Amino acid sequence: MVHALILTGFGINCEEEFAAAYRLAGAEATIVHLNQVLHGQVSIHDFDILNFPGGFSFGDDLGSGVVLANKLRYRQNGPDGRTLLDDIKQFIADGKFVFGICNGFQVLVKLGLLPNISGDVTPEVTLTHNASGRYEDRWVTLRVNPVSHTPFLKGIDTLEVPVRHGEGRLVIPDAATQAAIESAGLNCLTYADFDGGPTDVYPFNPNGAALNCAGLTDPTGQVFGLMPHPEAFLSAYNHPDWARRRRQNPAASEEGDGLKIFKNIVAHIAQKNTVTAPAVQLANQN
Ligand SMILES: NC(=O)CC[C@H](N)C(=O)O
Repeated sequence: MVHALILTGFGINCEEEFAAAYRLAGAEATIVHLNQVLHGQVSIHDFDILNFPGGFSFGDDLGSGVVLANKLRYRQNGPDGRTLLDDIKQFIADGKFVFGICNGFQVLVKLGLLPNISGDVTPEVTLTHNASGRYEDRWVTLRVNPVSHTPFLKGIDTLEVPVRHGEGRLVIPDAATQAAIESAGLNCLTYADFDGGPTDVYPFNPNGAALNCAGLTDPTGQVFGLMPHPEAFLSAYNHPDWARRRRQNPAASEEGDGLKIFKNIVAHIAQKNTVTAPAVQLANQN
């Protein structure tokens, strides 16, 4: 069984949908208040994948995701001065996975876990106020970058998902950082137009993001985040146009596009665990 830990608290508000997505994908999902992790009652190391849901953590004060990211980076969780970021670094080094959606993506970016080109977890890019100057709540089409190799997006070309955010515009500070992101395919998801090609035209690109980027992965492919909400499109009936689509194609799948991402990562971890489990058992016997 794949075990997903979903954090909540401090204004996070999409944890139930996140958990539903994992359960539909066949994993066990546990929702835990961040304080339970910070106070040592729950260890992230007992899980396969750590998840940061969307919402308005700390009321978006100081910028979306900033306060939560600082809590993970600076709050010392014991006499040894260890922070949750130290644990997350270890978690990733152990080959495990981290997933952030919307506000969760903002946390991973402000923390420096995405894109983490340098590998030393310092912030390299940022997410800020939408170019439209307002909160955007609409459906978008995303295109998967064929150069990207993250298991989260395996076998997906395009998907439709809703966005709902005020601070989703990716800003890349310099040409060298942009080149590094592009050459490694870390810009794994772009906003696309009707023809499926990347676009900077509003509202297809709802926020004016650099590289028309809707999502990033780190160089290992284990850390993934995106502004849109795949956990809000788990059933075909979540789509605003479901009735017409069903009339046109009554045999179409009743699954929403967003579920594919969860099925992908759950299947990947399940397969990885079956391959590594015998080796671990053997090591424990010796
Ligand atoms: N839906 C969300 O997670 C919103 C993210 C963030 N609070 C913003 O408005 O940008």
